[in-house]
Amino acid sequence: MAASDHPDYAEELDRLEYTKEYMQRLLGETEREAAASRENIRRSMGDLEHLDSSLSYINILTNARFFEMASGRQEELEGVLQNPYFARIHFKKDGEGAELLYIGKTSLFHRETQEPVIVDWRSPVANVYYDGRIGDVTYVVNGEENSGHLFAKRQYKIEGGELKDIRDVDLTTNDELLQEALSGKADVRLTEIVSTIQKEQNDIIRANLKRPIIVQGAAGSGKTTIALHRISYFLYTMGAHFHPEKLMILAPSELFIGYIRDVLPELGVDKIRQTTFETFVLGATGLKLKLADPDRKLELLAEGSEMNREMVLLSRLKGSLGFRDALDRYVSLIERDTMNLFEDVYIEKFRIIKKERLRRLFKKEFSYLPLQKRLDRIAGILKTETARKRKEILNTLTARYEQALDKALFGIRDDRRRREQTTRLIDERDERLPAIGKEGKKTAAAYMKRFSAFNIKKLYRNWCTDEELIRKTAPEWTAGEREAFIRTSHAGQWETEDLAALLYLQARLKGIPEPWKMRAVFIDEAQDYSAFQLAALRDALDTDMFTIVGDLAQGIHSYRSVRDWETVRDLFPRAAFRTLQKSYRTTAEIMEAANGVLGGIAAGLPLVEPVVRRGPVPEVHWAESFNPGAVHDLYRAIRAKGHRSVALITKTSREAEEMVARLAALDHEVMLLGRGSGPESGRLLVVPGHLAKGLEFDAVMVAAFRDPFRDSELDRKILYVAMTRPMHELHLIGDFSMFLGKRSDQGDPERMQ
Ligand SMILES: Nc1ncnc2c1ncn2[C@@H]1O[C@H](COP(=O)(O)OP(=O)(O)OP(=O)(O)O)[C@@H](O)[C@H]1O
Repeated sequence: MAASDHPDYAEELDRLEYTKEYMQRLLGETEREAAASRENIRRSMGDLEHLDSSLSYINILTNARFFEMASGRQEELEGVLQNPYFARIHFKKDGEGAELLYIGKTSLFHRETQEPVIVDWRSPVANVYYDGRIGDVTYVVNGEENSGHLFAKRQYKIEGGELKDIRDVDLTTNDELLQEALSGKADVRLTEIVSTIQKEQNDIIRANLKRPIIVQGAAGSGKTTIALHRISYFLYTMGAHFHPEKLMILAPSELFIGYIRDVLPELGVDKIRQTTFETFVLGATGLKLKLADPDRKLELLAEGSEMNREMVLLSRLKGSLGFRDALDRYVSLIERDTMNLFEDVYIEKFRIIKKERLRRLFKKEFSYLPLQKRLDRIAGILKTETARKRKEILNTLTARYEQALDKALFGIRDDRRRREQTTRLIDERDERLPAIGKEGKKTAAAYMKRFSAFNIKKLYRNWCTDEELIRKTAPEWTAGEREAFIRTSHAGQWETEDLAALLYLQARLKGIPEPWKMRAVFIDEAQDYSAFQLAALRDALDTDMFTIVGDLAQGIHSYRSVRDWETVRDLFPRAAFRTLQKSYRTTAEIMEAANGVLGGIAAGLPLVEPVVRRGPVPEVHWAESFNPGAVHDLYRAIRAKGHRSVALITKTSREAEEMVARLAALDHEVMLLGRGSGPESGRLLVVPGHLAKGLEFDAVMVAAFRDPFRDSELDRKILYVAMTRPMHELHLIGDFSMFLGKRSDQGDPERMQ
């Protein structure tokens, strides 16, 4: 139905015009305000040179602030001018009159009347729009429950400032809109979904921000999207107490960060830290390490390499909470050794502070601080105490010398002896007091020299390679574990698995520097984290405001990561736990095929319920070897259907590289995606499965020859990840009969059942 057929079309058109006009007017005003502030700054700058500058300086600062606010507002308004709102609720709060509230990506109040022109989607009242129900509803404002009645919901499609569609929403139309949003073409980057957020997603976005939340969500259920919307909601709701710089999203790779980068500004969020665990740890510890390729082990496992068992064993060990406990014992030893270095503090022969007091400060009073910070505190105390005591000593000694001199002058009769005694006393005093004065000034600093700075890298390495220490701190390890651990640590290669330990030691020994001390953390692909990684993050940042989203079915790093959510829930006992079963990304046909692959894993992972959107059945193209010409033709055919983002997914990186080399000879449009690269639209993107995790494309071809998918848990998971990437079309090239239970005729494309 066209928008103009709706009975309220004229009224809605008026409303849109009114909103746009009002926004234009505001824009004009903000532009003028920005220009005035700029002019004021310019003038004050001129005045700086010849007048008393403090007033001009204040002027500049104030105007710079006004300018920033005006330009921020201007940007915000310009951003939504073409699409000021997407929905309306007819709502009556108890005790007040009914209102029509228009919901958009920002809020706008009429300057004179204070009436809301647009209500922000993150505002408390907008919750009733997402909550699903029509009728009596409740919503929470500042912790207090409000109730009211929702009469109706209406949605709009506004494009380029034009009203294209109006829909009154009951449950079915809601679904229709979602279907429409989902059938759109995938960009190479993620987008915001504010107009179609589903109830179960809304519950996660708005879940108590002060408590942790853990989400197990199926492939394509919107985990990444929801985590980003929760950040936007977080800043809207708690922005007064948190700088965006104190929020961090941890993503698996730079490639992934590139994929999500554009959504945050769309959601009105900037300046939050978007990084990988590796970069975060290196930043927070200030260490420069050459890390082994984080995916190398996975690749070796996928390639079926021999040295697997030990590698897996060590990775698992390093990710375990037992490893943390061993490090805790090591820190206790360092603490004890440090404590033993405390001795009584003297200035000359005067004892200033007893060692027991310093030890007590170190071990008890400051026990909540990292060791280095405790020493810093103690150094501060020593400094003030020695300054005070130095003065006292000098005063006492001066008085004592004076007394002694008096006694000599008036008590010794013999001239020669008296002279000798007074001269001796004066000489002694003139030498001793300045010496004490000098020594006293340096006492604190000289005393603290016995403590050498904690070198995290060295301390960790020493521990890893010292058999005696390992026996002492990790008594429960078997002889085999100990031997393998020490032997590989001697080799000196740093790997991702060491980072949790380095972060943990940094936190316990030195503390995390302020710029890295995040207050809220959002972890995507959390199934790839080990228990120790999560524990180290929580302890180092000293917060439990964590949003943790992941999918165990995609746990391709499970040789080193968590294998169940119980472990994570134990680490965050206050956490809410939610699941998302529905997949929004892909079609029922593709999901069914992917579920078939997942079903082969014994672990009993939850199968995914697709949001019923139909599409072509995945096609199997049986082939014995890689034929670049055929893939190229298939790619062209897919593009001809209007799909823009198309990926060719392999099992391993080496096969992806080989395929790119061979395809590049036929087509310039092919591109290899690596951890650090950014996907480009309109090219054939070749990527190994583990890097494609989290991304999505219009269409996907999965191909594996040199390194085919085998019937193992790991291979099934990688294949599952690959098969759940497309929104619309999936092609399997090679021999997939093992997973599909059917082998098609050679050469002919065959449809899967
Ligand atoms: N409520 C919704 N309305 C419209 N689109 C949605 C909605 N929820 C999710 N989507 C879309 O579904 C796709 C998958 O979302 P997202 O990538 O966030 O899922 P995910 O759970 O992180 O997936 P994966 O585990 O496979 O990485 C995206 O294109 C997203 O825009």
